[in-house]
Amino acid sequence: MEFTKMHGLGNDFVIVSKYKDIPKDVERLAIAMCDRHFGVGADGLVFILPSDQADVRMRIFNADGTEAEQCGNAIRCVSKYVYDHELVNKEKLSVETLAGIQHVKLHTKEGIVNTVEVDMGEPILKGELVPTAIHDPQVVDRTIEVDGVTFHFTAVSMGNPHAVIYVENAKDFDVEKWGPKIETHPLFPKKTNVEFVTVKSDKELEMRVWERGVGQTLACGTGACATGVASVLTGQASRDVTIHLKGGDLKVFWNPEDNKVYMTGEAREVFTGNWLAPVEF
Ligand SMILES: N[C@@H](CCC[C@H](N)C(=O)O)C(=O)O
Repeated sequence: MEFTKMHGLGNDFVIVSKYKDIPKDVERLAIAMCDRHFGVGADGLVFILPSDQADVRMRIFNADGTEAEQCGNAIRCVSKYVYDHELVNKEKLSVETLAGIQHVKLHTKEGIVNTVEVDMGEPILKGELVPTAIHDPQVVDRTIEVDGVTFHFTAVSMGNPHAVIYVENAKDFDVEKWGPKIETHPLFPKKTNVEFVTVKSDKELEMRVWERGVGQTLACGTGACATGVASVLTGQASRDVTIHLKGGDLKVFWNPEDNKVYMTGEAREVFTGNWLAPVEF
């Protein structure tokens, strides 16, 4: 099975594009391919599939084999891939995901994709829809107890769940210790991605992320969008921010006119290869 390795700010994916549907044992395949010692090594396995509602359809499986509803960095990679490989010959395209259809604008210069801008849709704030166990219209600056320590979190879904937590110094924060405990906390019935954020200014935020089904990653597109939204809701930043992640920067704009979140950043293709073990479709 041919694959391409891509990343968005170091959040890396194995991309498979030549099939009409996902393979039979996709959970096991995702675990095997994403393994950094015995496989290709990636945070997720992504399938680009035909769609009857959009230009292409994307399905994303985390490194632990679970399927995610949405992935911001993967949408940018998929959009660049289909343009570069001439599967879609236009700079404005649409990508169907489990969380809905996302509209994408490729910023190109002389046919080369520089950055990718994605309309990530409206954030979901109702507690039961994020989902959290708190069934309020918004879950903003609430407390969560973990091993006797109290954190404050804001819950935002960008199609997938996020808990945004402000800390004094995100750079030094022990993401590996607290991330998995919050990911699996009973407050989050479908588990959650967790962002640890430090506000640098009205326009700049520093973010580290613990991803559901993966672990600590270098960047998370939906996490950056959730952080942008949470920072407006908590009155700490403007609607137009730059988010500094371990793997690079993302621009996030929560538009007051249409209530949608726009994310802009890079996507890179790294190498192509052949997966030698048999895969059944
Ligand atoms: N890295 C992604 C999010 C991938 C899915 C996530 N781990 C989940 O389970 O929700 C992004 O860039 O948004």
